[in-house]
Amino acid sequence: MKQVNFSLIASDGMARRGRIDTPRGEINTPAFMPVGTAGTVKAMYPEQVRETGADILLGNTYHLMLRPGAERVAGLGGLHTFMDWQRPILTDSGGFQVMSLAKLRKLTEKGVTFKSHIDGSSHELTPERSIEIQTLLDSDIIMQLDECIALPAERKEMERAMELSLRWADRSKTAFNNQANRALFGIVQGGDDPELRARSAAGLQSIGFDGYSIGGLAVGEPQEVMFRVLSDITPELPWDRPRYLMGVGKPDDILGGIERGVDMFDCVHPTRAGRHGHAYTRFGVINLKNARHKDDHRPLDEASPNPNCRRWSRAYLHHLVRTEEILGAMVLSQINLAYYQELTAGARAAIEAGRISDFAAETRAAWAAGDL
Ligand SMILES: O=c1[nH]cnc2cc3nc(NCc4cccs4)[nH]c3cc12
Repeated sequence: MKQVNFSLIASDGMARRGRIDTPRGEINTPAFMPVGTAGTVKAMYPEQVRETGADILLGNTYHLMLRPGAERVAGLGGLHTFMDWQRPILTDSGGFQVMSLAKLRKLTEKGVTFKSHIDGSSHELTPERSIEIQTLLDSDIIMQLDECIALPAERKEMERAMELSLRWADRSKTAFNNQANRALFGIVQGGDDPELRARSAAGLQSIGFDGYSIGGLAVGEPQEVMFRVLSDITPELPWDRPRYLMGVGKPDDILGGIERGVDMFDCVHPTRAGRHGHAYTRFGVINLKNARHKDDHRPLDEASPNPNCRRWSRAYLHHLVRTEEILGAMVLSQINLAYYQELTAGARAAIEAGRISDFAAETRAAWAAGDL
């Protein structure tokens, strides 16, 4: 019996409030997944990540297969034990990062061979090996291997990559072998072409997946292109399966994705921006590197539910950022992840109350008014 199940709790227009039940706990959707690239959400203890409200985090197969190695993590009890995060983990297939990080990549029908960006060692990633690695990591939600191309692109190139990804989807499903204790998601490709996207969505559904990722976006296209693709494709996806928009995004991307029927998001942005001195608040983003903060005794946001937004002055946070103190990265990572969770928790409550459009309007108004 499948131990990973999605329940739709409420919907409001295209927006959905759901829950994914897994052997390691529930995931409330819309969900934001902090990225724990190499088995850690940078600068955060796992319990702090949980305290921000995260139900699930993301691990990157590319990094973990290179270092410390999938078989080594399996020998140490799997990724949950290795990093001591006992709640759900989603892993990606590794393919996207091979194309963006690895050296000397060679992509064929079989898969992709490449040299490690760390030590130059040779590696191969195929649909079958990626499923094997994610299973060795003991991930709760795993991804098919796919080919993501940057936008803009020629239609025939978008079609070639979409059709290859569909063939890899079929091989991934076969290799997955209907494991009951974890979920396998297919990934919709097709660039910004509605017909290619529809063919990809239909092809994936005829194979059958536990969830559907929307790939090929957040790869340099304007936000309105991403939103148009989302509006076109979510109605083509099964209502009773989660939709996961990969690599997205900034708060306004996430709010727009929720309004267009997306259930799951992941992005390095909140943690990476935190390490670079940018703080996300209810009123928008504030660059604490800016010298204008050096005498500002006000806290970041005295009405925030997050104590870290009330505890220190902007001058102190500015000081931590300017001096590149480790505490700066720690505090701003926590502040940004907590804000992303406030945003998705607020959206879940608004959808349940049938007021997602009011929530979206109020949220955007606060971003616009923000006197940061
Ligand atoms: O089609 C995809 N397939 C599998 N993984 C992905 C990850 C993705 N991440 C982004 N954007 C966020 C970025 C992170 C680094 C460079 S862009 N877009 C993405 C698309 C895909």
